Amino acid sequence: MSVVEDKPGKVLRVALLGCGVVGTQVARLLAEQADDLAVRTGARLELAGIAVRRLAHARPGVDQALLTTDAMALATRPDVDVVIEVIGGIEPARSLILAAMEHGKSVVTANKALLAEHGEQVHAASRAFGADLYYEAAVAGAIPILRPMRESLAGDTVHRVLGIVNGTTNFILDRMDGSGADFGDSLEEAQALGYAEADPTADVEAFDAAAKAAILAGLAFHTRVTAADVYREGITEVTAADIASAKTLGRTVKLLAICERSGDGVAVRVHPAMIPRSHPLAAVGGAYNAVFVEAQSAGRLMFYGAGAGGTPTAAAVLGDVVAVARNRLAGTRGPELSTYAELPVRPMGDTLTRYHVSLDVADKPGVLAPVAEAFASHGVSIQAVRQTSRGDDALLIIVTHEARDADLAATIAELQALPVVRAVASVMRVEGEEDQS
Ligand SMILES: NC(=O)c1ccc[n+]([C@@H]2O[C@H](COP(=O)([O-])OP(=O)(O)OC[C@H]3O[C@@H](n4cnc5c(N)ncnc54)[C@H](O)[C@@H]3O)[C@@H](O)[C@H]2O)c1
Ligand SMILES: N[C@@H](CCO)C(=O)O
Ligand code: NA
Repeated sequence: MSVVEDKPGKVLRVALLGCGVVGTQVARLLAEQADDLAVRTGARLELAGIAVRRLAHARPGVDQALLTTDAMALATRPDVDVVIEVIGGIEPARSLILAAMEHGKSVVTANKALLAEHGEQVHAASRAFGADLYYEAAVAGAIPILRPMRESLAGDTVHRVLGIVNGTTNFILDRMDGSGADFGDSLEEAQALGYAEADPTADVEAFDAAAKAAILAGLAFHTRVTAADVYREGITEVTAADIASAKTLGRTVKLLAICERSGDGVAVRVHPAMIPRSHPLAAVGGAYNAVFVEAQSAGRLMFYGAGAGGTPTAAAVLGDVVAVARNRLAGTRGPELSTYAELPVRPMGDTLTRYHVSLDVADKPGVLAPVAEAFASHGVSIQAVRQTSRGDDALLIIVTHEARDADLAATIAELQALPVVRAVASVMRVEGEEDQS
């Protein structure tokens, strides 16, 4: 007896919008795992149609008869129950998702850009129309992180989320750390291996990570956070000298998404940072992602795995499809996004950070005093100083205690103007150490 004979009759019709890297794998897995999915869900998940941009494009294994170029008609068709949006970008994805919900469909999407920019509108529509909206694939691909935040940690208080949420930049930084290569060569390698896109801007300038940080922060702190609220610095300015300087002090450079409570509000930022090699996130190599969550009662939790790629991302999409399908069959829907805390998002300048600074200075008397004075005059306390002589020159590496980011930045500006400082060789924030929670 086939396993599905236990659940005869019930069918849920699924519309797939977009058949690119992720969509192709969603279509494949829906077909290959149809019997198991039917038993787990309680109904067969039948592909009703696939919206594509070009019908002629070769898609091995995809039934041509299902293809249409009219995504709106498919998303609103009366016989469709669940809509999967894997087109990406703002439009037409937003209009399609809104229309699908208005027509009573449950929606699953992988679209971080849309959720980080227009999350409020999309969630409002989900509430207004009583439609499920799930998007596990939007942050850290296959890694289950949004549902754990939204459901498993709903009884706890999250203090901080620290994550590597972009695989392309992690691959590039990992290469730079391993081989001493510069950013340009490592980016070319990432492109040759298919990690980085031809236009790598969204990844290397950290727009992708900032969108994910906004989504994570919103869930962590029950507060509305958009991409525009996120302080963002990419990795294009990270040099081989930064990596070498980090190594000197047993650190490595990672692009971190950091969401934390700050004063009476929250701070959300994405930037490269030096972390100790002993930190769990330092061991996240290649294109992998990891998210470290610190919560009041649960303590420290780490989520690790594949943050990108067609099949891993499709796995997260299918998990959501099963969830919304089960909800539909049970006549219920998943939890709404909660934003009751309404905490203000604090500006970056007020955020407490630590800096690692390396300076090329003359190796002669009277150099340390003006350097130390520059820090002191901005109320920045120095944690460690290390000097290496190089002939007439010295390399001075200074690590600070926590201070307001604006005061640290003002200190750097003052150091740059000091006659004893020949060059500011490297400036980078430091994270994940003892005097930071
Ligand atoms: N690729 C990944 O590893 C990954 C990981 C996590 C999340 N995501 C997200 O998944 C989504 C899809 O990503 P992807 O990598 O599959 O992108 P992709 O560019 O490979 O696929 C998108 C597809 O949508 C099609 N499309 C564009 N406009 C359309 C329209 N109007 N109607 C129908 N089809 C249209 C494009 O032709 C393309 O085939 C994005 O939101 C992305 O951020 C991707
Ligand atoms: N481009 C992203 C994958 C999709 O989120 C990354 O490199 O992690
Ligand atoms: Na995920």
